[in-house]
Amino acid sequence: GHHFIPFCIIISPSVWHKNYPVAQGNRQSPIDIVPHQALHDPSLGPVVLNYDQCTSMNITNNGHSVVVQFDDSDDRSVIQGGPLDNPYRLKQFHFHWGEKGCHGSEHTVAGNSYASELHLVHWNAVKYKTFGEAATAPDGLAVLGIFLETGDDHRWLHVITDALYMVKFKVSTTVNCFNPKCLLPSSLHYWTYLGSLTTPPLHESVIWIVLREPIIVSEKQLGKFRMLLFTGEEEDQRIRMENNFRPPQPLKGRKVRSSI
Ligand SMILES: Cc1ccn(O)c(=O)c1
Ligand SMILES: [Zn+2]
Repeated sequence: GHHFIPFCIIISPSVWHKNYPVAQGNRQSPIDIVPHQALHDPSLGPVVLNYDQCTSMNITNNGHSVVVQFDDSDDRSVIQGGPLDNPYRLKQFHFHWGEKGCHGSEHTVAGNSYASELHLVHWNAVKYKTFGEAATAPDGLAVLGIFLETGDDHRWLHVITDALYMVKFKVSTTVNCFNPKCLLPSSLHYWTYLGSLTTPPLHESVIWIVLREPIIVSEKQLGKFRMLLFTGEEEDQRIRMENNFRPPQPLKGRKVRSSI
């Protein structure tokens, strides 16, 4: 038969360290959050999200997740407060999910994982000129992590999940005026710790803010994420995009602080 050379080689997290030695570094993400071992820090104020609704630009299947990208040319959409010393600009949000049930989140809570995890990625435009520069600095990025649990339909997530069929393959399509504030849970209680990107290059540049309260989405909505493909339209092999989550990494002495 003809020789098939897959364009899409899925590299498993356990071998990332070969090309990215920092994978075995001292502030890697995600981690298992143990609530009773987290330090309540009264000096931690509330996280404040000032998202302008019309900075969203497109939704893209980038071959390892589905990403909604934002216009980060000014401070219209920022996160501030909490553990952050200044406002961080919203750049994109994306999801991590499993192939079924309650596995798919990156962070776990007392050993329990959720069905999915939403990451809102922000960068420190006060101290750094570009996202790329910020992504390699220890205080360059701030990622807000939100757990997704299955239950009823999430009325606003529909805007995203109803568009996923358009980005089944590695393509992009426009999205306008989507305000991610509609994806927040009611409580902004959070845990925070110093960590990293959870995909290569795994830079140790992220101040993590993980919300305790999950948002509820339906199994049907989650199923639409699993319909996405890692592969492009031109490829013979179709590989479903699922299990795009990194397992928890060693804490290496880090302290997790909690708000409220
Ligand atoms: C910048 C970046 C890239 C990948 N992931 O998973 C993140 O959470 C953040
Ligand atoms: Zn992520």
